[in-house]
Amino acid sequence: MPVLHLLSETQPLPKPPLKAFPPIWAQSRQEVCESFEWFRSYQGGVYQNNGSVKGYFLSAFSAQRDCFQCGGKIVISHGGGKADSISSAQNVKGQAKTAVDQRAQDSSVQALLENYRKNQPLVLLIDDKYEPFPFDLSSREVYMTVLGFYKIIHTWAEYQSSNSNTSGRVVRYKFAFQWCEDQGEPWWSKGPSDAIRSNSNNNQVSVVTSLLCLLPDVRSHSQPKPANLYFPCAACSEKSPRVYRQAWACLNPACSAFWTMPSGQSLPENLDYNTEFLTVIDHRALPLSYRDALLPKTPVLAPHGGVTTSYAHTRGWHCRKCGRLSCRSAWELYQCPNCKVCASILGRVRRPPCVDIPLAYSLHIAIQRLAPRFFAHSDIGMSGPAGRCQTFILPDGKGKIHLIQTNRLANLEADQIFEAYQKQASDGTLLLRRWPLRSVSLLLRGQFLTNYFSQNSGETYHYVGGGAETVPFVHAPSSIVQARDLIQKRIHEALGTQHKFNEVLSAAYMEQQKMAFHSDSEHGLGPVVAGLSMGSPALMHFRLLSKYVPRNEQRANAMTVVLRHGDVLVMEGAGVQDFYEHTVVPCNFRIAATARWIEPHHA
Ligand SMILES: O=C(O)CCC(=O)C(=O)O
Repeated sequence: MPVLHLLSETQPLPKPPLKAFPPIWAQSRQEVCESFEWFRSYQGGVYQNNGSVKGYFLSAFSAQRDCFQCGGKIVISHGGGKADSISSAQNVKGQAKTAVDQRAQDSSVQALLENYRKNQPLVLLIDDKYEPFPFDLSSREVYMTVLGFYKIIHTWAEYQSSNSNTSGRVVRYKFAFQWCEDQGEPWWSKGPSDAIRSNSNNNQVSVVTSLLCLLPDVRSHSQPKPANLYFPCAACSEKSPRVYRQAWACLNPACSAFWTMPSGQSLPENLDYNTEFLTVIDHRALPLSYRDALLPKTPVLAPHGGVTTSYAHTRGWHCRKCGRLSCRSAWELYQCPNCKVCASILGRVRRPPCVDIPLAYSLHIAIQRLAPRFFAHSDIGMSGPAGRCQTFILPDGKGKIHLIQTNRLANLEADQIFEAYQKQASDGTLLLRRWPLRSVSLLLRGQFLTNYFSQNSGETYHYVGGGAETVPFVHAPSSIVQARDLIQKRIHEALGTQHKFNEVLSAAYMEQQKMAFHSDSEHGLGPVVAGLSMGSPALMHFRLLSKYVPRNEQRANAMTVVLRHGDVLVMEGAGVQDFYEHTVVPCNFRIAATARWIEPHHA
């Protein structure tokens, strides 16, 4: 018996499984941030926009007295971080981090106070670690889900005990959120027949929309606002709510009487809520503009003008059948990873350059540059030079960067390859995908996909995708083989050297996508890496690896090269990868083919 008693005290009781899929849910934070406009914060729990909060995320690490009351129609949470538990959770290396007081000026607290002042709704989201939610989200592999629109009905500050603070306590701002009744009953309180059916293949009409249609709720539990909840403080004259059953106290942390009861004593250590304070106080209406604003909009599949690489097309997808949010991970279609519903994207072939280079782009070359050399082109029937090559020499013999540029006529080959890439990507011959990143912050749960689309051909290349997704050259689409051949030809024309590459990584970027700083560090990588650029111009920055930058020096870009349609950039020498890293930031829609030699059967 004593053992049973101990268990029930220390372990939360198992929760019942979710009756059905929620109307809006995801398996990673990235899926939420890319598909749900009310929450775009990859770190932290408060998503702000224009000084107020759009989305508020509830997870583990609740503070004292955080709660989920009245079936979830009242939620109390501490806003804006700085908690003991949050500090240690974010502290991946495990160093102790002291909890500090929250202040009204803290950005998140300030933004939440703004919502309160303006009576502006926000969206609450939870994950499977949010203890007070009554159902087990993980029973359906739901990591994050959207509760709905809420309004802040009370806000106050309180002391919370803290182990890591020398005074033993810290100031926390608390917020009481109330469900907006216009949404009907919360989805988690509905019976299974109302909810979304899982993995249904029977062509049933989606029930997601009907769950969220925002009709006035005749079953509202609203009560008139109690008149006797707020009282002024004799010292600061500010009104504070009677939050605790034990007594009223001033809850303004700027007042000398903060946390003091009318008797002059501090509030006791153990407090519980005044039941009147926890009731749903009155009807919280949703402004008209919010009434159908929760469900993410379906992206335009066949836009006027045929451009399907705009920023809007980099955003994710909300499956109306099962409620799952997902990233756009395939070039040619949206597909729900849960119920496999697909929608094809219909674009047109674009001609280069897709946009011109912005004037603001400047060239910073901090490295010795050799005079450009011109080269001829033998098989195109042109007289005069076909292009020029500039070579940049890295300090201390670490390597060379060659930029091979061709004139307009010689670029016809690049034009044709660019067109073939687009056709093969949209008909599914070339499977451009956003692959899971290999190393992801420990804080980000679930998969995290690269920012751009890619496909690897020839030898395996582990930087993206991993070996299993590589297509051997014999099965590779013609665009990729032609790109590799053109790179080899240009190097021969411009540098007079013969290179045979056995691997090509094709990368495709939509508006605002890029490849982050990295070095090509594949085991067995040959000393020459060369890339063909197609479509919009891009900036390629090189900088020293952090281990080679003295501690007190700022790490700046050592060199920036502008890559235009048809350019081939060659990185020559192992030192370019061993001492430097590079990033590529396109202006807009762009495709790049980067060719390497990699020892066959490398680990
Ligand atoms: O040119 C590009 O888009 C990036 C190529 C690159 O850095 C790579 O494949 O490692």
